[in-house]
Amino acid sequence: MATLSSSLLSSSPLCKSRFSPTTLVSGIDFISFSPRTALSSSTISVVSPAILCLSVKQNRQRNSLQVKSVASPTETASEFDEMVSGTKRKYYMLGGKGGVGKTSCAASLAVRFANNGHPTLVVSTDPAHSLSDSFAQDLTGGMLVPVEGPESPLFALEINPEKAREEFRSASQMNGGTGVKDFMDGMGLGMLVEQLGELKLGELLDTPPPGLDEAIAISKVIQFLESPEYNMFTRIVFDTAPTGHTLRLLSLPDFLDASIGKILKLRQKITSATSAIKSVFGKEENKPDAADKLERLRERMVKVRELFRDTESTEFVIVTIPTVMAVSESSRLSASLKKESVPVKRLVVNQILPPSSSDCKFCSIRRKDQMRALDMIREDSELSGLTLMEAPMVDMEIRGVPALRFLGDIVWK
Ligand SMILES: Nc1ncnc2c1ncn2[C@@H]1O[C@H](COP(=O)(O)OP(=O)(O)OP(=O)(O)O)[C@@H](O)[C@H]1O
Repeated sequence: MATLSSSLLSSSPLCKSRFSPTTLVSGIDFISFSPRTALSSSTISVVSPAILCLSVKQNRQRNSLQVKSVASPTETASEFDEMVSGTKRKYYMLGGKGGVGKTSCAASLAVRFANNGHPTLVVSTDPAHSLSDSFAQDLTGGMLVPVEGPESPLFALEINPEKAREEFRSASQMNGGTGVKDFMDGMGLGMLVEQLGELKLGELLDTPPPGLDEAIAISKVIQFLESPEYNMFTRIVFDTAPTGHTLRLLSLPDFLDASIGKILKLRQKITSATSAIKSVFGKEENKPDAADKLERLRERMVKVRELFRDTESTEFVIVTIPTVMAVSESSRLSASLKKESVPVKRLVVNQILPPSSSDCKFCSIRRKDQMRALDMIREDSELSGLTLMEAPMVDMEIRGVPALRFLGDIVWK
């Protein structure tokens, strides 16, 4: 049972503006509160009646607001207890189709961890960041930014893909680097440089395929995590890019690993050739730390690959919405993750409409469609084995820590 403090709810913009004396029916949650709280109505709505209805009943025994799940125990029992237990570092990667609520779910999970004793880091590796919007705070700049509000430290990080790619580029500049090429051409050794060109790394960096930015971003995070100031974090939540990017990302470390391996070998040849020539002509033409940088990058890529597949410390959580298209995509994502041995246990179904208590035709048609999509999940061979975590549709944008805390308490039970 999750508990919301009365001060939180009364300070939440979500609740402040939405409480009304309307009697509503839930089917999802009950909120109970003491008559002594700041809220005078005995029945409140936290969202519009047509969208989500939360019924409130007085609880004279407790002096707090409580959200109590009445959903099927097999769907939601103590999932969060398992996620929150232990002080060993755990990584949660949230991914799914674009626009289903990955960022809102990732941010709300991070807030929930931080409010349950875990110093937490939430990282966006989605090239189109929306963490700043979600927290209503400027998190741009590629550095750790403290998020104000939660009980334990919560930091956010939006990786700047352009900047990260630039660093990657400078680490691989010997690939077609004009200085080396001109020099080698002059010595009749241009063929080696052409071989480097065939690896198409430069091309990759100019028009990066989906997934490359994310691979670089995640390797950047791993680089950060190696530094002592990051030791404190026991939960790290990734807000990842949409499905297509994630799938490509999974195969990218292997591809880059192989490419970098080839580059390093070729560079070795170039270095021996140039040093032989240099000894004759006394010319200096080398980039002393480029090979080291590439080697370090390659090592980090291997770590990215390992991290994604580490069942002990990592979990990929698929976020979806109850529509046929989103469910189909989630099923494909789950199959691909399984094939790549990435651990997946939970599926968040976001934006579920409650039964409509009004005669809104639009609402009841949408709800019926959603129920069909939920049935589809239960019958899907890929998704039916995952634990469902249902999240209701609320009638406003989830922005800022109080709203994220509110959402987190509903979703992550
Ligand atoms: N349960 C919900 N109820 C109502 N609105 C929601 C809910 N979840 C998310 N939203 C809203 O949906 C929009 C998209 O959410 P969000 O940015 O979290 O999705 P996303 O999957 O990360 O999107 P993208 O793929 O574009 O990064 C936001 O305006 C958010 O406030």
